[in-house]
Amino acid sequence: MNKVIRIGTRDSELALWQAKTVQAALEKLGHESELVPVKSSGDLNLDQPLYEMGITGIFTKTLDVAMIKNEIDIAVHSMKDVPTALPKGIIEGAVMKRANFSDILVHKGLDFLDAEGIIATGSLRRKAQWLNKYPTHKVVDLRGNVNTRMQKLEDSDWNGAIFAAAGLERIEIKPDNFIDLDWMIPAPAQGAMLIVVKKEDEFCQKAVSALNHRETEIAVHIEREFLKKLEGGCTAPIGAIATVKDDIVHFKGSLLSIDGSTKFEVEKEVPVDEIEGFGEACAEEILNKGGKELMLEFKKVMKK
Ligand SMILES: NCc1[nH]cc(CCC(=O)O)c1CC(=O)O
Repeated sequence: MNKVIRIGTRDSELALWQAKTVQAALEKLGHESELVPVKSSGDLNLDQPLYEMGITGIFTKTLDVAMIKNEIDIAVHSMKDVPTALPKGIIEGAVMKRANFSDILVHKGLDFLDAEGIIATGSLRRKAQWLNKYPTHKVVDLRGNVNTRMQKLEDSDWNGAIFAAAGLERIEIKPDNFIDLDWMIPAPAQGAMLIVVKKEDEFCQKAVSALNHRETEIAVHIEREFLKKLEGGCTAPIGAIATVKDDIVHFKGSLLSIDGSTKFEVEKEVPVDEIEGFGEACAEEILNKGGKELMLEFKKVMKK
């Protein structure tokens, strides 16, 4: 039996690009699909509270709900926005080949780097890593989708703002001035897209499984295992990147205090056929170096 696969998407330019990319890939495989725009709204009425169904992600919950209400068959997410535990009844269908995973600084001239600067980002991870490297700088909060953030930077007196390269590349924004922050450790799964499907939907599982990119899947699973082991349900400045080359996985991970003054890092390699528990082992190394105390502090602050 064939059916038209309903692809749920949010209405930001980046989300639409990602959904259309999956649609094109499915079409190549001979599958018919349609895009179903899902508006994020306060109207998330369900029989059960969201938390009971394991729905937690602020970027993903709208599509999770649409999926559980059977308004859509699959959803496409930036994988770094997806909580490590998926909602009940929703499973990973495929991880698409990773794009550029770097963070970049969009700036208005770099003279400020060695002096005092104001950098904008809404990400704790970026803030902490930036302040660790440039302790004399100030970091201000910046939120909104990619287009909004670019506009706010332009209208401000900030020296620069940090973006995921993949986000800008996907919607073809080419800033006049930017540098690759090759020293910054990206968010776990940055640059990767995840297609989620319903646990009972074998048709869609089979359809999207052909889009899975094995190497990316291995890398992001290690990164997310590292994240999960460290954070235990609380957000902290955590970076992780795994790359696979010649059947060896190379991993770099970090945990920082929010003001950037404390940093724990781990760098490790493992053969691709020995990755069982590797992400967790990397996290344990961080915890043993002092990360445990730092995570306890985060948990205390969150409860206040
Ligand atoms: N949190 C927002 C978000 N989610 C995914 C991307 C870009 C694509 C990606 O990183 O995979 C972005 C923008 C950004 O971080 O600048």
